[in-house]
Amino acid sequence: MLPSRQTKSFLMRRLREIGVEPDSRHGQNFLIDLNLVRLIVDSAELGPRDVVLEVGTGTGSLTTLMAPHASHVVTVEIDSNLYELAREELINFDNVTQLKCDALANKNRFAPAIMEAVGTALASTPDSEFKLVANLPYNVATPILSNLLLSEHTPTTMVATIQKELADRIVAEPWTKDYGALSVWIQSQARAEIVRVMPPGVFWPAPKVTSAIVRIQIDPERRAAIPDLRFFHQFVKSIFLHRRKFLRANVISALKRHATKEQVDELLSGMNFPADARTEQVSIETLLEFTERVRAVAPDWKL
Ligand SMILES: C[S@@+](CC[C@H](N)C(=O)[O-])C[C@H]1O[C@@H](n2cnc3c(N)ncnc32)[C@H](O)[C@@H]1O
Repeated sequence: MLPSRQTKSFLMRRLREIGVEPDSRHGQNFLIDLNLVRLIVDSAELGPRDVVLEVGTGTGSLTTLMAPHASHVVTVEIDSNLYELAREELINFDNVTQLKCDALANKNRFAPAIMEAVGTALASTPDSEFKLVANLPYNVATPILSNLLLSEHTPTTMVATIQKELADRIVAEPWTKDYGALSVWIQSQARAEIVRVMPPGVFWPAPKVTSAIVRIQIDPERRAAIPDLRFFHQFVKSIFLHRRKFLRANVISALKRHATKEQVDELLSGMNFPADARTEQVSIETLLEFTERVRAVAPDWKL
């Protein structure tokens, strides 16, 4: 049965009862189209081996739909009032761990308590798989999706509701206006697709932007083919800071103090890049190979 707790009237009444107004700073836009809550769960194809991380418990509507299908759900909420509200809803699930904290310790790192709870759940589930399934707060969606691919527990699948603009960047191809560091970082190790585009009206309160459900499925072979994930992540981010600029200028600026202009020119000509190559046109495959050549010349490079 779909939960009545996620209808607009229920949410408005319940939040009013506890004296809470949705807080836009924390991206508190609740999904009120119950078929879409169900679509998020279905897209994650949850099973009894799955340990799920949900960032943004909200009222617990997505959590209650996921818990019966998964081995364990770790759900995190920054807002104390919502944490308490969800606690009442989740009290009967013994496979849900509720955490009250900011999901991010800083913009590069998850809160340690989260990885600890996920690690404990993974260790107690035979043949476990780790998945992120969430209606993400939009202001932290990028660091959450990016950082999870560098954290101590890596998900096999991430299904998330995010801003459509961000979803477009995740699935973008070279030479398009949305192609950038995030497209490269995610697609270099996963298959990414937009499952559904959603108008503002399916949320309460309605956000100013269009949203989308994305599904990102890690490809273990692609991921294993990247010898140093952190180096690749950092290097791609730095050369895509000005993606329309000439690749040469971006690489010189990224590698300053670690490689001379002559070394950069040698690296670029070794890859047969034309002199006027721009960063936005370089394919992921080529970037992977180029990064390895850079790493050989400047192994200690850090920004
Ligand atoms: C878009 S709402 C989703 C709520 C609920 N899962 C749903 O589907 O309706 C995002 C939730 O994330 C919470 N949140 C915002 N920033 C957070 C952060 N840094 N860490 C943990 N939770 C956060 C908000 O308070 C809010 O409840």
